[in-house]
Amino acid sequence: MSACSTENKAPESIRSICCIGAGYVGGPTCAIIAHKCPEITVTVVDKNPIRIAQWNSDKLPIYEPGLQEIVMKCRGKNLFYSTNVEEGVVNADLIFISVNTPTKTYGAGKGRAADLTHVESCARIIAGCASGYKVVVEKSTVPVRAAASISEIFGANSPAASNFQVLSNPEFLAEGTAVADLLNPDRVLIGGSQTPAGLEAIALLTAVYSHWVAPERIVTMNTWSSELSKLVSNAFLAQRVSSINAVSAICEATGADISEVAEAVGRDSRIGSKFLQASVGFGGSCFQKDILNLVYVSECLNLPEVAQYWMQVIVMNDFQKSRFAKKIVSRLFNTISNKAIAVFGFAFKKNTGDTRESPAISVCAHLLEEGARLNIYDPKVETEQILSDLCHPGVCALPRERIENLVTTHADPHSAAANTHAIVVLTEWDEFKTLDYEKMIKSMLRPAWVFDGRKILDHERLMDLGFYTECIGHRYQRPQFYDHCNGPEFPHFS
Ligand SMILES: NC(=O)c1ccc[n+]([C@@H]2O[C@H](COP(=O)([O-])OP(=O)(O)OC[C@H]3O[C@@H](n4cnc5c(N)ncnc54)[C@H](O)[C@@H]3O)[C@@H](O)[C@H]2O)c1
Ligand SMILES: O=c1ccn([C@@H]2O[C@H](COP(=O)(O)OP(=O)(O)O[C@H]3O[C@H](CO)[C@@H](O)[C@H](O)[C@H]3O)[C@@H](O)[C@H]2O)c(=O)[nH]1
Repeated sequence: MSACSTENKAPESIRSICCIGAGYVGGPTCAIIAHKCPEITVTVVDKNPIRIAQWNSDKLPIYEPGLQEIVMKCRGKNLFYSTNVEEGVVNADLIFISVNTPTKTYGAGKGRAADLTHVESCARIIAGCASGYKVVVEKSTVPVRAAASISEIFGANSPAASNFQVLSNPEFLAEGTAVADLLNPDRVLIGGSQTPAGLEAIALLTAVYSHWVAPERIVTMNTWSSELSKLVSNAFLAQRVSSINAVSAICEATGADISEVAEAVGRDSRIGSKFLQASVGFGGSCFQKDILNLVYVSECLNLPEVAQYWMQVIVMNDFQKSRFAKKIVSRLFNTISNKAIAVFGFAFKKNTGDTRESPAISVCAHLLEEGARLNIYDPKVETEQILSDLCHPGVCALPRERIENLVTTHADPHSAAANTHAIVVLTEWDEFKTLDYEKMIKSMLRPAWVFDGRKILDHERLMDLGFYTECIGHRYQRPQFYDHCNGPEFPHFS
């Protein structure tokens, strides 16, 4: 395979990289490194043979705009995918640990702390087989001071440990824009020990990124600051979404419009306009888990007020999801038992097939528990994924058989909407903006409703077509029938 350094001292430059974890981060990140650094051999290893087979096939395991082309260009030249983790590690100058760090579901810190089982397992694998000089890089999102545990495992298990340098290099890519984010990052963060050996390792990793990232965008700092900055970045981003979502509830109750408020607020250059899009709630594999991680770190440091402060971002997100689901039930005469409802979008955001923590999961679970039949359409999410998410323990109170009975997935939105009482938009896919709603309403039951959880549709036009509509962060003027919907006297037919 590759010619890595066999000496105990740092090489002049990195010639061989191994990334443990061929997921949403490891896959795209290594494709870009291979693409931008043709002289470096990049091997992505994973213990999951199915994932590796997919990376070696024509249908990659994840969808990201632009990724397929880059992988096809580099694969077999300087980009390789393998299940042989040890071989990858032995042959590398630099090893990325890019494995999953989900929220713990057991034991101490259950429901809060990051589960570092996979990171520890990587550290033990490296300690068990690596020799010579190695730079080991935490790419996974970890709690502050995790690098100290990795170094301790090296020290206790490897005779070569004194030649291993541990760096923190958190990833900031967002799904759906991973390739663009990696090619043009706001910053690359590298944390390391501020010793001569630590600074030498930082310089080696900096040189890799310098192939395509401008020097002023590569920020170096101490290891703990780097680890903590990743958690704090996600906490700040999620906090903005929860803040605007909290205001969306006020808009719906008062007639203020959330887009107008967001524009007015975002025009202040101290605040900025990004991440102010009100929604049915944030999802994705990172925000909730990383805030919970921060909450747990704060609790462990005996800072309960700090923990509660950040926890409120998640409380607000849960409120937004359930508020939206309850509004659907309320508008459909407080009973949706056996009513068909079309669901547009199941991914946690557009341009990805990822459903981890998608708000669609909890909204759909709520509607299913109320007895609705759901016709679900998403351009990138497979049927098995939808069923597995909805049947996951703790998501929906119904038994699997009943869920499978109530859920139908559709290959096109028109068939999903036919004979339904309502369309519920849960992901902001662009294609939903240009569908033929005039044709769609003709196939629906009346009153035909649209519930827009992403505020992406033209509601004036929908109302002209005869739809009744609800939209996150806005209150529309309605026919008389609708005006009574908010009142306590509104009849319950259930
Ligand atoms: N998904 C994102 O957009 C994103 C962005 C920035 C940071 N992160 C962070 O990056 C890390 C990875 O996230 P992801 O979304 O790529 O996860 P993922 O679940 O998609 O991929 C992780 C991969 O690691 C593999 N793995 C686990 N233990 C292993 C081991 N011992 N040996 C070999 N392979 C092993 C798994 O099989 C899996 O394929 C997490 O810490 C996450 O918080 C994710
Ligand atoms: O104004 C906004 C922006 C986002 N969202 C929602 O927030 C969630 C997260 O979106 P986004 O941050 O774009 O996607 P992620 O892939 O989860 O990326 C976040 O999490 C990654 C994992 O840590 C980080 O690397 C990224 O920097 C960070 O943006 C999604 O459900 C979005 O729909 C909104 O509702 N309104």
